[in-house]
Amino acid sequence: MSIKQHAPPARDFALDGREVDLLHYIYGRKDIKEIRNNPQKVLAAIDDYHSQFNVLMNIGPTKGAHIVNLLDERKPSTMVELGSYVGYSAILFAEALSKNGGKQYLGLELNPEMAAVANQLIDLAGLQGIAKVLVGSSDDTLKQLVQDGVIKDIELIFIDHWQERYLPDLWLMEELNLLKPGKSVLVADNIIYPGAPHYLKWVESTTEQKSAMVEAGKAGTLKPNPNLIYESTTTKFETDFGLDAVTVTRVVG
Ligand SMILES: C[S@@+](CC[C@H](N)C(=O)[O-])C[C@H]1O[C@@H](n2cnc3c(N)ncnc32)[C@H](O)[C@@H]1O
Repeated sequence: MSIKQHAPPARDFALDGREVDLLHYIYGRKDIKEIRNNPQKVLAAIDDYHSQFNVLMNIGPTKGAHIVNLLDERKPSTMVELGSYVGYSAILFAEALSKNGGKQYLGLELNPEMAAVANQLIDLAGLQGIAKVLVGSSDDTLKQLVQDGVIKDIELIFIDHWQERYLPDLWLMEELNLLKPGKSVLVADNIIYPGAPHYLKWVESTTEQKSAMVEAGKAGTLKPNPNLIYESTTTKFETDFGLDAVTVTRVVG
């Protein structure tokens, strides 16, 4: 019997112990003192582990740079992320947010072991004053954050958890009235691999097409807002896992 009797089962290339091994690797490095309080060096150390030992499902430098450009353009005060894993994107984006005068980076992570690794690396990077990963399912945590008045709307959200959750969580954000025309921007990763076709269809549909989907009962008990107008741009990238794409969706009306 596995000693991990309460943890979710390992997936291909993830959740098999490599994420804690990453911590041992980084804290065991000879240059740990230089890494401390240096976000770029923490990211480089994670990249080293990924290329030399075990692959990690991080956003990585190429797609990451594309999103940092967007952050530089939008300069959000708060950014939310769905799915933090070991904290790579949280460190990359929280540093960019901070440089642009932003105040808060909130990561929502289902797996407490991953959240612990992420918060440890955020602390190592010296970003604990701005970034925090909260444990729980994205939908429960989003509702709680709204109820507690922590977030009133979405400025920039990075959607990078399991792909079957992308559309239900977008519908929830619409239901909670978090998406504001001229203000909210959604960034979704892994649009080609593993792919998020239902999400992509929704953000690319007209208000009439979306209304028809809601009338056909596609959203179940959720209450989406089909009247929001989205403009989406999908950019393709070659990654370590093959061809992938990131979709940026601006709420324009
Ligand atoms: C692809 S990884 C995130 C990678 C990370 N954003 C990065 O680029 O460094 C996906 C993560 O989403 C988490 N996740 C899956 N379903 C979730 C949910 N419903 N709520 C919150 N996190 C979830 C998984 O546990 C996993 O750690």
